[in-house]
Amino acid sequence: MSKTIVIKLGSSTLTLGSKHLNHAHMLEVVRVIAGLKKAGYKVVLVSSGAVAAGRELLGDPQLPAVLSSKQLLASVGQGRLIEIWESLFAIYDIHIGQILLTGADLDDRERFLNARDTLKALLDFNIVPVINENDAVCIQEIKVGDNDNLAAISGILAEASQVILFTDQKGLYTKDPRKFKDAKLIREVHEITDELYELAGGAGTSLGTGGMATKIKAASTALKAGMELIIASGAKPEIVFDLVKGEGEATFFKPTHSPLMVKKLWLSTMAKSSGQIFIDDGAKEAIIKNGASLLPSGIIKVAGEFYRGSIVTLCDLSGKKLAKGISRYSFDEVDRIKRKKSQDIDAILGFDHGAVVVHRDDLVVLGS
Ligand SMILES: Nc1ncnc2c1ncn2[C@@H]1O[C@H](COP(=O)(O)OP(=O)(O)O)[C@@H](O)[C@H]1O
Ligand SMILES: N[C@@H](CCC(=O)OP(=O)(O)O)C(=O)O
Repeated sequence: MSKTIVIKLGSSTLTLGSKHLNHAHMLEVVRVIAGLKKAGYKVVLVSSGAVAAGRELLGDPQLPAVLSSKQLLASVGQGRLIEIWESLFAIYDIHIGQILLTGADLDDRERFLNARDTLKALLDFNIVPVINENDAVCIQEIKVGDNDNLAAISGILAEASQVILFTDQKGLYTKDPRKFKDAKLIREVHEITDELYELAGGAGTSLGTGGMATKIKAASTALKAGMELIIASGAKPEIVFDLVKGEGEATFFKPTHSPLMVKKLWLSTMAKSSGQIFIDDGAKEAIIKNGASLLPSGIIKVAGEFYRGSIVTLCDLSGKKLAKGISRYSFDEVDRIKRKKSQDIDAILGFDHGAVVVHRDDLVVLGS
């Protein structure tokens, strides 16, 4: 089976540090993708640059620092961006398909599966999907927020084996290399720790979003999915031919655990929770250590309005989020059966959807 690779180009790579999209450099990327396709790989392109393209088209306008300005620029720029990609890929007789996503397309399971089907259909037809966040309609609440995480999610949707984040640095350094000359490149990471996040400073340019922090978060999602994530410099895109072999100067985040099933990946990284179930220490231990289901007896209280089939977050009494899962009972039903034995559910509610409130198959421990 051919391998699928996600390549994400940050604004910094698309502009090469200027205020304008660098068409010659974009063509270099296209040439490399054509080479990968020739070698049998399927490629998904996650392309930032809508805001940069909008800014360029409108002649770098002075706009107020509000979300609608960014939406305006993205709305103007996205069409231009995709037009450039289309004409460059056409040189190599490659068709592209645009997919614009928001968080709302991913936190709903139906829409998530729809996006997955579209992506799969494009790849099956040998078309290169070009993905970006639908910034023009994105309000804060429904944003994925940055294209690094969108790339990791696209990798899950496309069942990719590698996600390559091209940026303006060779990878993750021990500190921000723009500010510290003695910063050292980290070559390999196997585990995402809090200390790793502490190394990450903010974005390098005014067009970039998130800097290294969003890339580390994306790596954590990729590792859960069993995908390798690589942060590399996009200055010479042909480095890709080394990266796919595990070679080249870059930061490689390597998965060490077996991947979570797609349903659990969706639950842990995308699904929007409708309420909380607070559980006691016994239930916490059973779920985290033994991978058990949540029984009514371990439930102390509920918050929020959720229904049978809704996503809920399981928390300890301090409010720490422990796990996410699909509830088999509604919030008012859980409230009535909390602290009770499973055998008594029928007598209390007058019906029974089974002994557990959240089944282990529908539950994922956060941070796992
Ligand atoms: N520890 C670090 N290692 C590497 N780069 C870092 C680090 N901390 C902060 N950065 C900054 O992150 C920037 C890349 O992120 P960003 O500007 O969001 O790029 P992109 O547009 O490619 O996503 C770099 O230019 C660098 O200044
Ligand atoms: N969706 C936005 C880019 C968001 C983003 O994550 O930017 P970057 O950090 O440059 O990859 C755009 O097209 O301009």
